[in-house]
Amino acid sequence: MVRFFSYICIGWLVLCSGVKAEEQIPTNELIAQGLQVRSEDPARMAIVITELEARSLSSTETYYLTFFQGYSEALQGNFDGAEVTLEPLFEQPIPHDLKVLVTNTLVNVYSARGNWLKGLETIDVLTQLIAGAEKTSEDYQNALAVKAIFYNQIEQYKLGLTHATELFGLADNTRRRCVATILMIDALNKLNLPLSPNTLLTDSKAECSGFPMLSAFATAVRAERHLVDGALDMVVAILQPKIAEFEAADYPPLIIDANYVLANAYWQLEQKNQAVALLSRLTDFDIVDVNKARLSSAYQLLADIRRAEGDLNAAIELMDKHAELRHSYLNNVTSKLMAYQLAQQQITEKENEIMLLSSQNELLETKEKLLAANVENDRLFISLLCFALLVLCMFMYRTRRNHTRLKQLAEYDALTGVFNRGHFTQLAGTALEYAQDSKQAVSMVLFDLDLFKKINDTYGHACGDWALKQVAEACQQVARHNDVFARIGGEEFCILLLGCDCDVAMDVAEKCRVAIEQIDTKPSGYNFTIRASFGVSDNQLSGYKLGRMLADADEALYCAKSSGRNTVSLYDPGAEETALLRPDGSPVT
Ligand SMILES: Nc1nc2c(ncn2[C@@H]2O[C@H](COP(=O)(O)OP(=O)(O)OP(=O)(O)O)[C@@H](O)[C@H]2O)c(=O)[nH]1
Repeated sequence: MVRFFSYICIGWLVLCSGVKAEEQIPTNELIAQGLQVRSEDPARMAIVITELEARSLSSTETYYLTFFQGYSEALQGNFDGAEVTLEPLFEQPIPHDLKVLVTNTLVNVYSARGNWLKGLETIDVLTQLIAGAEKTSEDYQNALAVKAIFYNQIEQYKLGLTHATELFGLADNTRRRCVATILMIDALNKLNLPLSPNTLLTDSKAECSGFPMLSAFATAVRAERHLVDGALDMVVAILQPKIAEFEAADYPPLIIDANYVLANAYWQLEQKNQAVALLSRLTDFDIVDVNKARLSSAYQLLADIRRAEGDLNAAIELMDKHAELRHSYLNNVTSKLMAYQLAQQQITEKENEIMLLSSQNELLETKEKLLAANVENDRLFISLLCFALLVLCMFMYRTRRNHTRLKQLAEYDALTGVFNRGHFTQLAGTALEYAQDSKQAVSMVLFDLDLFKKINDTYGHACGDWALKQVAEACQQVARHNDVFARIGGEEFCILLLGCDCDVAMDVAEKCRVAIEQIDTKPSGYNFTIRASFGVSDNQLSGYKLGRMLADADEALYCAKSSGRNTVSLYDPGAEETALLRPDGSPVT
């Protein structure tokens, strides 16, 4: 029965659709034709091969030709040749579809040669090749059939049944469904399991009716099923009419199986002669490796019959034959089992390797995620830091602005923008101390606007404010950068001149007086003249005390006011009268 499935495979491949013979067709069409007819029309296949051999081919076309050659060798039973032809294709960059076809064929070749380990390894390659294939695809379903046949051959019937059952559920053409039913029934027979689905027997008959050779195999497995179930009459009813047909088909495995199953039924039905006739036919066959199990059973059955007849010599001879075959068969079974276990071990090792790789992969992914999380955290931290810095900067800016504002308010006069009295007192005190320590000259110009009340009263307070601003601006132009200029009263200003004696101060005062008098008041909307009176003193006259110098400058200012205003007066500590200067600069007598 084992060889049986090699024939099923070949028979299944042989039963495909028709061929179109065209002359001078393009090479690619010729290859397509070869792929179509390879399994169904060996004669046409031979023509295709000859035609291709005569053409100059690209490397890919040559790969197809090589495949056709190897495939034909396998079909003709030259499995050694097929192996030598097909194996080198694996080293070449052949198209994926062709690789699947080569792999399928090699699995059959290896099993036919009893090279179970290579067969199993190639099954593994096949599984990887079709890993991405759709279940509805031809590649996937053909691979299922090849695997189911192979597993049944190495007597891994549970695996064979699993693949055949999947094929039965998926197959959308009758040929594949036929093959699936045959493989399922055979595996269930060997596993001594009930039929599932229970319509399998009728299904196999219906699905295989269009394919004579497959139909013959289906009949054989159905009959064996009835033998397993003890339905001996059914075995006879099914097989007896087919024996002649099987003989004519000249398929030894089929004849051996059918004859043994029918003989077994006849013997149990006590129809000894029919059983003996069928079994005797089997002794004509050469001992073929794959038929050893069935033939050994046939010899045992025949020996039982001879012993029952009392022909002990014949029985012993037959039992010797049975033992020889049985021994050989068991060796074969052992080698299959060893190959299977070895392949399983290799697969387990591969799976472990894959598991290791995937766990390493997971570790890498976790590391990557951790890294990404760290980057995210860093980003968050930097954002927070930036935000904190921004808040800090804003806080510092606002504090600084407030501080500047407060400083402005504390040190400057809001109307004119020059120093206020408080700040002037502080700065002037420090400047005088410094001048005293460094023995530098220092002088003071104190001035007060003339009749300012009248300006306010005549043109309004706003106009008075405008005039005060213009005065401050004009005198600031005259004063130096390091002079301390301040508004120390309503319409009273003071300039402390560091490093200057009273001569320079008198000059500065006069320039200020002229600058004030020249202020153009038209922009205020009115036309009037601003004037001021000046009092001057210095360290020579008043010493370095601010209070003293202010008082002396004020006294000089008083003199200026008294002498008619709009003039500059120098403090004179020795004289009863203060020296006066008229607006034109001439002394007052
Ligand atoms: N518009 C304005 N007027 C001010 C300000 N501070 C003081 N004054 C006014 O300045 C005037 C000073 O008047 P007085 O002290 O009588 O002196 P005067 O009119 O300038 O006369 P003499 O000093 O004697 O020449 C007052 O009317 C104050 O109200 C101010 O900030 N703005």
